[in-house]
Amino acid sequence: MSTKLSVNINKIATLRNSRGGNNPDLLKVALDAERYGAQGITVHPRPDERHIRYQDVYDLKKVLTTEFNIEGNPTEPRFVDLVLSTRPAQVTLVPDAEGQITSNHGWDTIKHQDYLKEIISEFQLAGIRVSIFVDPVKEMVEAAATTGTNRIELYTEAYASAYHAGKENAVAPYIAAAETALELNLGINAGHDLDLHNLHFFASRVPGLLEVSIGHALVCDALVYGLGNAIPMYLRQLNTL
Ligand SMILES: CC(=O)[C@@H](O)[C@H](O)COP(=O)(O)O
Ligand SMILES: NCC(=O)COP(=O)(O)O
Repeated sequence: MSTKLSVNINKIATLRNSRGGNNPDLLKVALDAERYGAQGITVHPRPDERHIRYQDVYDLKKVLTTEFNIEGNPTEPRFVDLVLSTRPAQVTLVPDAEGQITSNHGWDTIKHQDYLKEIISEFQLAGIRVSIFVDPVKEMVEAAATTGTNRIELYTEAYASAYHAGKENAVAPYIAAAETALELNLGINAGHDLDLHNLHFFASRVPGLLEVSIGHALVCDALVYGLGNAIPMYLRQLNTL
């Protein structure tokens, strides 16, 4: 089984928005990313539209040929409408508060179980695969399974920040969470702060990893190596090149 790479283009939109024009051209970068081997494109439109704008999502849906993954908080009615009207391959539900700098925690799948069940079935009825963002905690993964979600996305910030101090300890909770998920027939994605240093070890140790979404580090690497080199470098870490 190989792990797919979904390239998160939020930071391309951040750069574009900083000058108000269309440079860099988000659609062109997304299409280039696909051409260079990305197996999916991820966006996380936030309520303040500080990077990805809602209109970008409509525009991207028309041109992408790989898996389109839209991340966001479904407690925003505007987000739910956006996803239902663009029908991406996957929606990833993330419990971010408005104005949060970046994602910093997974769902409490016990507390929000009924809510998640309801919203997940709404997306699934529209033919959209659902993934929910969770911390690598056994109880959260177990309760995720009862929501009916197709997949979980393991929030990897804790892994990334502990990697250099000791990679075995850093990855251990993720292996355990993935084993629980596999027993419960949940698909497994992962993301946040994965990079060229920590990706290979994570993907080689976490069983059943279907997809990683990577943005910040990959865009930083693209500044140095070029997008056409950076994407194959990430694919090599996943053994897909
Ligand atoms: C859901 C997740 O893990 C995030 O990493 C997110 O997509 C990044 O969002 P920002 O680009 O706004 O930090
Ligand atoms: N879901 C994680 C994601 O899309 C990208 O996170 P990051 O690589 O920008 O930290």
